[in-house]
Amino acid sequence: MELIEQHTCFGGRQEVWRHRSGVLDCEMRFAVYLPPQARQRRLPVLYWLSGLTCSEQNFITKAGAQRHAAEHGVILVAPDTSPRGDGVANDEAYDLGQGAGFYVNATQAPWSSHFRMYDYVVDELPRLVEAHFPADDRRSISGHSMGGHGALVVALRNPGRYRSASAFSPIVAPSQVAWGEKAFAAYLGDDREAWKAYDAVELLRTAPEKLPLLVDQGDADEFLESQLRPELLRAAAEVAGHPLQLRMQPGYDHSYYFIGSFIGEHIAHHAAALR
Ligand SMILES: N[C@@H](CCC(=O)N[C@@H](CSC=O)C(=O)NCC(=O)O)C(=O)O
Repeated sequence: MELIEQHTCFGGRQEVWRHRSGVLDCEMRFAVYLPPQARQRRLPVLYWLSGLTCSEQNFITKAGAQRHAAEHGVILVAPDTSPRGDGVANDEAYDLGQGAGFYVNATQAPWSSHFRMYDYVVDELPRLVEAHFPADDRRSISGHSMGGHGALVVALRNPGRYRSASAFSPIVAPSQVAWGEKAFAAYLGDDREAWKAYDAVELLRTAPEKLPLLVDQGDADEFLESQLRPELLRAAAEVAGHPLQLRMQPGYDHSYYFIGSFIGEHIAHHAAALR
């Protein structure tokens, strides 16, 4: 592991690390914010999954999350959104390939050799974080758009592993919208049965753990009706009796201005569950 960035921030440290990922078979970067309390004791971790086109940088430079993490004594970890590098498959489009890993384990060539973001987020990254930083095994997860999809899927598939889950503007039903159909066909193949393991609306129907979900969605989001479709999550939650707080936020779009406006409430929500 190599430290490639460090900044003092709200009395703690914002760091960026580079490491060799065995799961992804490439070098990866992730950001970690260590609040001031981390100098005294081990702390819980909130994992943040970013959206299409993002790296580990977008969340740490745009969301304003560090102030709230310092207040609540929560470590923030934000990985990159895909494997990267010259030897890693890519596509010219912004919504496939590098920067668009969709938090799945790809089964199809040419993606399957590196694109295993699901295993990276669920297993390899937490193992690394809990071994190298003053972190304990209390975990929560959140994310935005493609990362909101990732956060919901990871939480729903791993009962007992996360204390809380939330999302901003998530792609709730990737099997039913263009972003998800394109990515899942490429990464997972044409058999839609295989897609269900990575679709929050599908997973929620049979989720063994009723982990309450907090979702914020701007009603002026340019992707609301074409790609996000939060009403599908609401309907599935009602049928399954799954606790969901879906808040439609008037006037907000898909940007980090929206995330910055509500990230404090999400971190407070996670901090309460992590206590
Ligand atoms: N380039 C595309 C859309 C790119 C975009 O809006 N990316 C979002 C996430 S969208 C879903 O995962 C994002 O977080 N961008 C980074 C940022 O810092 O804002 C287009 O222009 O349509």
